[in-house]
Amino acid sequence: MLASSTRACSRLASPHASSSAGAAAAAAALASSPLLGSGMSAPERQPAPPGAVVGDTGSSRVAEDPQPRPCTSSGESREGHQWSRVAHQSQLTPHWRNVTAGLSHHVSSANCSSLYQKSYRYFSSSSDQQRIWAGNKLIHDLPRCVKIVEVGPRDGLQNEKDTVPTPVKVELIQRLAASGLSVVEATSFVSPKWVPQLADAKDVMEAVRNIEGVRLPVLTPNLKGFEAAIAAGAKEIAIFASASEGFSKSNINCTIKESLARYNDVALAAKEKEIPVRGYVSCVVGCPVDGSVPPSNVAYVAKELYDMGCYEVSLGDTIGVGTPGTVVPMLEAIMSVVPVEKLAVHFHDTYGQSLSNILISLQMGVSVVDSSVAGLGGCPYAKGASGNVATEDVVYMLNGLGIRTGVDLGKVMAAGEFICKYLRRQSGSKAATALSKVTANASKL
Ligand SMILES: CC(C)(COP(=O)([O-])OP(=O)([O-])OC[C@H]1O[C@@H](n2cnc3c(N)ncnc32)[C@H](O)[C@@H]1OP(=O)([O-])[O-])[C@@H](O)C(=O)NCCC(=O)NCCSC(=O)C[C@@](C)(O)CC(=O)[O-]
Repeated sequence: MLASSTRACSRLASPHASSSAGAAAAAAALASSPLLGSGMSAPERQPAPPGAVVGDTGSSRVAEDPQPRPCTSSGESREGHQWSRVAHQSQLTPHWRNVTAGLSHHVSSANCSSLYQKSYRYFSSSSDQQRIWAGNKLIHDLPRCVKIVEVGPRDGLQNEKDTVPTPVKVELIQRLAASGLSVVEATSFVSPKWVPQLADAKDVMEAVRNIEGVRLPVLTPNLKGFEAAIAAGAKEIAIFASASEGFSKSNINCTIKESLARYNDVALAAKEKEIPVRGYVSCVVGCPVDGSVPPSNVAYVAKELYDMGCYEVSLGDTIGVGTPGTVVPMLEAIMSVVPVEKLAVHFHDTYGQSLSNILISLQMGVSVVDSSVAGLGGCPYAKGASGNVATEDVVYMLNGLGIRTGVDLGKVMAAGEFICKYLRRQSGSKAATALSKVTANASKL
């Protein structure tokens, strides 16, 4: 199977080869997009189609997200990030000039070593931050807090040429959990013939299952994987479908329809055991086999996963081809069938677009972001896919925006250094690389 799927990958079409349907859907969505269209007038929010689940209380859910998010503990709500308010923001473009001017002022006047040692924010005091929040509506309307789902130990290490030893994986997970990350995807209970790098899933899970204060979901492609995961002590699982047929076949060896039937069985088994299920949709913008993917295809799969009971659906730009120009229409299509508070974004940084894609997703109301320490990652069945956006870069950006994550950037950087040292490679995080130089230089002063 490995050989045949690898062969499938070697026949990859250009990810930019667009299907006409996809291009037309994207163009139509783009034209009507309040963030990317003409932007001249506040757009009308499209009414939800019949049967849409916006506002649905989710009575058929396997489980609601049990995650106590950083915001909810402080009593802040995300009501302020509904689409209607975001739409209004499209009229506020001039604020960006103030935002960037303000930030560059703080960068240049900052004392680098104290920034590194304190909070890693380019704000010299909390009153600066208050001023930026108060003075810039575009920033003020972003979520006050974001949940980061760390996927390095799974999405990162699944793509390593050499298998990382179990104790190294375990220590990585422990370090990430100690950094304040509330969710660390630990491993996958998939076929070891397909992903030999994670063949030690049982040992990893048994070693980390009792770490407190962190949720450790694992990928399960079928009932066999689900049962093995539960036996090893997993308390949360993730199922992963694709928005494109080509990738579904190369990644999990079945059609989208077959995968959804399989995942329905897994979701039902999880419901019986009250195990929360996260859903993934891969190839939400482009597919390494089929080319561009119409937003309507993504919306269909996302809604199927949501209706199965996934408490959250993560939207994966598996090969990192998305830009805000394609991400906005994709999110708009999904947000018309799945509530935005149930969505997460999962960007690979192949084309260096992840942070801009994350920022625009936050502007549209998303407040859950997947990332990978040191930018590890890629998918073994998506040729050319590079690592996920680096957790350090995401935390750095969110810190700069005054958005809480509960994550200690220094500790994530230390976890990144740990795994990069083992892998004998440079970190894929620009923030971690730059901040390391700042401390190195500061120590010479
Ligand atoms: C789905 C299957 C299992 C189908 O695999 P298959 O070969 O089509 O299915 P099968 O059911 O005929 O099984 C073949 C063999 O695998 C075994 N098997 C079957 N299931 C399991 C299991 N759960 N655990 C352990 N072993 C398993 C099964 O017992 C059998 O063993 P044999 O009889 O030959 O000795 C396979 O294709 C597979 O494991 N695929 C996983 C691919 C994968 O993990 N890809 C990477 C993750 S997805 C991703 O990275 C994207 C994401 C999520 O990050 C988001 C994004 O970036 O977009």
